[in-house]
Amino acid sequence: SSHCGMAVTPSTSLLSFLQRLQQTAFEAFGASDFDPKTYVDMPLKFELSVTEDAFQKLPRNANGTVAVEDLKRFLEAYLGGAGDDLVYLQPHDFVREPEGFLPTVKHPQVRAWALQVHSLWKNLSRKVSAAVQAHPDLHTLLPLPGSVVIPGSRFREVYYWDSYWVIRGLIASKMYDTATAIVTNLISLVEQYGFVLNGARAYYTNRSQPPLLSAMVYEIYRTTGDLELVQRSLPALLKEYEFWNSDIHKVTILDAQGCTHTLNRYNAMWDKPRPESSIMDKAFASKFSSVSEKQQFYRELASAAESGWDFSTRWMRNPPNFTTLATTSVIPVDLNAFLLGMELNIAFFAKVAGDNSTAERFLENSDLRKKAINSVFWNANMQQWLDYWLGNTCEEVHVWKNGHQNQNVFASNFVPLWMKPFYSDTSLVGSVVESLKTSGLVRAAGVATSLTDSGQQWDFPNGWAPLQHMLVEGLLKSGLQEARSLAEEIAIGWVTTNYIVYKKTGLMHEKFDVEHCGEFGGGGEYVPQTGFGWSNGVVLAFLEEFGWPEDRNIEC
Ligand SMILES: OC[C@H]1O[C@H](O[C@H]2O[C@H](CO)[C@@H](O)[C@H](O)[C@H]2O)[C@H](O)[C@@H](O)[C@@H]1O
Repeated sequence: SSHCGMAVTPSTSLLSFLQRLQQTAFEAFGASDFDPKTYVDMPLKFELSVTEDAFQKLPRNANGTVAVEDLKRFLEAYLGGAGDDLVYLQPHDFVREPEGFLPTVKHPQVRAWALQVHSLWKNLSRKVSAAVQAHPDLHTLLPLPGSVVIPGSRFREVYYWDSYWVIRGLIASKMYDTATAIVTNLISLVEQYGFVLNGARAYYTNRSQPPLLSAMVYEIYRTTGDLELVQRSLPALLKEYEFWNSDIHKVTILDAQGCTHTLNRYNAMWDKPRPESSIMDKAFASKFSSVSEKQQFYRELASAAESGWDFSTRWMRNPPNFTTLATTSVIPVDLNAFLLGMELNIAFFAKVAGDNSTAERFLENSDLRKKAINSVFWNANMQQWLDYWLGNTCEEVHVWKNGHQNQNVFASNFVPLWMKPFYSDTSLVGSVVESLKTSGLVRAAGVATSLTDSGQQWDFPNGWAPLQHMLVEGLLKSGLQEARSLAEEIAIGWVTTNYIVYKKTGLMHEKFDVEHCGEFGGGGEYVPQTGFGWSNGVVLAFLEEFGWPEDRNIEC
């Protein structure tokens, strides 16, 4: 039934071919330095049938492998380079030093670095090439109407939740048009697919990512007062809301007091290897013997990617055993906090647009969700919100059970603090601040993702820009003095490690090792990436908020 989340998005013949090519390349070139994503990002030079024909004719040895030189020649003749279909673009609203840029950053070296980080928007700005619009069937890259800002390195396309922090940085850089163009693209994806894709690629059409589109619109509107943006976003946001509240994402819980609540989970519409990582996915799935077990495991992998936390012990029934991944059995704290934010934002936009009945309906929804979050996730002993483990995921109504909250500590346990109904509750914030301080998550160089060192990238000792920012901003908005001090401590540690690593490597990094100031992060299924959209965004947003006085040293 739909409650078991059996939906599957159709694949394309282009993707099937590129996955066969990827497998052949893996066999020919070997595992070292191999990134499977490269192959599903390559554009075709000729139509698929011509390309497949030539591929079919490649000489193969007894076990079916193609010689390195033959394969190289084929790639050269028939495929473009990964990323060739995205072209550099000089953002028209970029200036070297915008008027009023980071006014309270007085320290000369920090200011010079902030200007370098600002100038990285030029490196990361792209537009989809005309070739994609002309022959979409030759590209896994999806056509978009506006310019994009990419995370960087192997992440050559626009990503959903990354875009929120890119936009926060662009606002600090006063690049409002570039920020608005990103939102326009994401709206166009909602119009076409009914939701914002994980990223703008054909292999990301089976899932979304943490729903922050309404938060992007909110931040731009707050800064620019662009009413037209609000008006044209509203229908797309209502559509996106339907997606997150469809059967596959919706879970009904009967709590200990006999009240019924509706909350949401991640659940990708996919039961095959992720095309961008199929080498790894297939290897792990070989642990399972039956087709249905493999399919379920593939669904859990793609659902973890939908959560943005790919991968983490957070989704493992039996951590750190990777094959016990059970993302669809978790009701996640952060997803539901994001949806609460979305409900409040939609209510606000509807009010601004003069649609009072929608505004009221969404205020009611947000009220119900706040109650659900308190009832299902809140743990009074730990003074934080805990993910909830479902038993049988196919049940229509789940009876809340003691002991089903995940007692492991994750940074996501504090994400509700980012939402107004929680940060404005002063007595609540006081105790949550205490529990965050003593959680073990707050380290020298920022907040750790979890306390478990599993080798996965969304675990200890990695710290991620989005997590730092949500917690810091929530703490700040509470207005509590002790919360502000903690926020400042986290932000200073985070900015410092970004700065020191930049000085050492000349690059901005995707994730950091929060245990060791001045070290970037690691682990996971791909090599650490640089560029990097959300890290740049959060550094600029923190510098805007806290400044950097001339007499504050920047060192680990
Ligand atoms: O290729 C493997 C996975 O890569 C992406 O995930 C990671 O990078 C994203 C871009 O910065 C980020 O949004 C995500 O949180 C990271 O874990 C991609 O989003 C996955 O779908 C993909 O399978």
